[in-house]
Amino acid sequence: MTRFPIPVTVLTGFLGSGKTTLLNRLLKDPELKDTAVIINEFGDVAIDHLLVEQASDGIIELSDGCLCCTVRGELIDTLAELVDRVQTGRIAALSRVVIETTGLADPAPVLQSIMAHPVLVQAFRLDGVLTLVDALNGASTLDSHLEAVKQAAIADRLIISKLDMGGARENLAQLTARLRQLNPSAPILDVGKAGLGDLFDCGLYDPQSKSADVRRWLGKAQDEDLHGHDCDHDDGHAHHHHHDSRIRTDTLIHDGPVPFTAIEMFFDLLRSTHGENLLRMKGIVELAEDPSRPLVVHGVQKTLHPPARLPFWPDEKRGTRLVLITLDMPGDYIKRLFAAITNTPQIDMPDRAALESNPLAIPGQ
Ligand SMILES: Nc1nc2c(ncn2[C@@H]2O[C@H](COP(=O)(O)OP(=O)(O)OP(=O)(O)O)[C@@H](O)[C@H]2O)c(=O)[nH]1
Repeated sequence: MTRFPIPVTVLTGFLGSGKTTLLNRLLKDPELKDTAVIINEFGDVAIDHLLVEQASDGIIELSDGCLCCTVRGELIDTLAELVDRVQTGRIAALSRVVIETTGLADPAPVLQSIMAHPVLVQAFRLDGVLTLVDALNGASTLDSHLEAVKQAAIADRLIISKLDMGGARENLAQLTARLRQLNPSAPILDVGKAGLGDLFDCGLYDPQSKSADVRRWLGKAQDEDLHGHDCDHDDGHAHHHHHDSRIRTDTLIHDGPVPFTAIEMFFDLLRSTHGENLLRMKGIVELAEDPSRPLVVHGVQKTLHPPARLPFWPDEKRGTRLVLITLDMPGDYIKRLFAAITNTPQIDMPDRAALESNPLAIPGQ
C-alpha cells in the first residue's frame, strides 16, 4: 500500500564522507523494505550501485554528471516513472525514496526539483536532508569546497561519521562549532548512534527555518529552473562550477586479476606523489590471490580505508574498476601509473618491475 505524498530523503555529504555506508546500514532495517534508492554517480563507470547492498530492483542509478545540469531532468523523470509504476501496480508498495547525491553535488537543485515541480510535489514530499560530515577530513573540506559548506548549511540532520577512527575526536569540538555556525538548527549526530527515528520523518522541509544563505541558494536554483541557466560542461559555453574546471575524474579499467602488492604500490605511489590532489578513490579489484571475491577499496583524501571483501561479484563483470576524483591533478599521470602497475604495454613507459626499482620512473609527478 502506497500513501501519497511519498517522503523523500536526500542523503548528501562530501566525497567519501560515508553516505553509502550509512545507507547500507539503514536499508537492513525491515522498516525500510519498501524504499527506492536513487543514486547519482560521478564517473563514467558506475560503482556506487554495486556497493549498495539491496535487492537490485530497488536501486535506480542516474547517469554520470553534474546534478545541476544533465541529471536534474533525469531525476524528475525517474521520480515521475516511480509514481507511474506505483499507479500501474508494477511496484506493490513504495513507502519512501532516498536520493544519494554525489559528494560533489550542491544539493539545492535536487531540493528544488522536488519542491518546485508542479506534478511531483503532489506525489512526493521532501522529508529531509541528511548531510554526512567526515570527522577526519570535514574541517579541511569545509575550507576548500563550497559544495561541502552548502551541504552542511542545507541539512536537517548533520551526521558526523568516522568518530570511531584514530584521532577523529581531537578536533571534534571545533568541527561541531563550525557546523553549528553554518547551520544553527540541525541536530548534530554521531553516525554510530543515529537510528531510523533520528534520521527520518524530519517534518516538511522548510527553507524559512534555514539561514539566509540557504534561502539564497534555493532561490537561485529555482530561478535557474524557471529561466534556464548558463551552467555547462565541455561543450563550449560558459561554466560556473569550479569543480568542473579543476576537478577531474579518471576511470581505470583492467581486465584480469592484479596482485595485491601491485594495488598497494599504486596507492602508495599516488599518495606519496600526489596526496594533496586526491579527493576520492574507490573501486573493486579482481585480486590475483583470490579472484572469486572482489576487493573493495576506498580512499578519502589522504586516508586509505581498510579494504573489504565482498562475498561475491555483484554483477557478471570481472576485472578491476577504479574511479579517482582529483583536484588539479597534472596530465595523465594516474592513467600511466595504473598502466605500469598492471603491466599494460605502453611505448617508452616503465612496467611494474621498473617502477619497483625506481618509483619515480613515471614523468608527471
Ligand atoms: N571507520 C569508519 N569508516 C567509515 C565510516 N563511514 C564510512 N567509512 C568508510 O569510508 C569509506 C567511504 O565510505 P562511503 O560510504 O563509500 O562514502 P560515500 O560518501 O558514499 O562516498 P562517495 O559516494 O564516493 O562520495 C569506506 O571505506 C567506508 O568503510 C565510519 O563511520 N567509520
